[in-house]
Amino acid sequence: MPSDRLVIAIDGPSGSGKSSTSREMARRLGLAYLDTGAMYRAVAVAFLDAGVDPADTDAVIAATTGADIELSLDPDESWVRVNGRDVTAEIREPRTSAVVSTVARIPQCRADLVARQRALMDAAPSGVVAEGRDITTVVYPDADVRLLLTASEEARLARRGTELGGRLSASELRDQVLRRDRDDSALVEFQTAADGVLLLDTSDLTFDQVVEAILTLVKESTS
Ligand SMILES: Nc1ncnc2c1ncn2[C@@H]1O[C@H](COP(=O)(O)OP(=O)(O)OP(=O)(O)O)[C@@H](O)[C@H]1O
Ligand SMILES: Nc1ccn([C@H]2C[C@H](O)[C@@H](COP(=O)(O)O)O2)c(=O)n1
Repeated sequence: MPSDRLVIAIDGPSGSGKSSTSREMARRLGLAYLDTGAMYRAVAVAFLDAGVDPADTDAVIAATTGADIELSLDPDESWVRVNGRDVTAEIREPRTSAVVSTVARIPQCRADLVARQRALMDAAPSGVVAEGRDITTVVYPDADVRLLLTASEEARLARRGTELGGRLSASELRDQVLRRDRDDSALVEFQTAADGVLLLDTSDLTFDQVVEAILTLVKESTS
């Protein structure tokens, strides 16, 4: 990797604040922003569109490897297309969140998406902030800065609840945050930091405090 590029890898469980803080970091540092979860979500929409049964692993693999995924790497512009269709809003809907772990739990799907993610990261001219579950460990273990964001279950549930404006019941919320984390942990570890990965517990920090803390960690790690 040329030394004039900066690659920041951020992992963490659902609701830890990865997407919002990574996007802001990318803005502040003039880097691209890659939301790898959006790619898993786009595949979930593609297999729902195709009427694929989530229990049919071969069909989910075929839907993944055959999916044409396009997404914005501009932190100020958010859009995702799959197979030519704009799915920016649909990937965030509860019905997508309910099935997306199906993709995350199939090794062939992960391998396909990991290769695409690396290619996107390598192509970002100034560098990139990429976030997900396995960026620090699998997708880009050579990143200049590797960070695991955590937060207590209570904080994560409260944040997602606020974000969804109280539209979900307590049990639906637990399904979207805690059950999903359990299922997503089948093949990757994102609750404890791997060797060399920095850890930041955001439970008691405001959004601005988290951004400032990460900027400080980036400065310390790269100076
Ligand atoms: N430190 C914080 N304090 C309070 N709210 C926060 C904080 N960080 C992020 N948030 C808010 O919490 C919600 C979840 O954050 P975000 O979507 O960034 O999490 P995430 O880790 O990317 O979750 P997921 O993996 O499920 O997409 C958002 O509404 C975001 O604005
Ligand atoms: N690197 C990644 C990114 C995401 N996933 C899976 C796990 C999540 O349930 C789903 C959606 O991610 P989110 O938008 O909630 O960050 O995608 C993964 O396994 N690895």
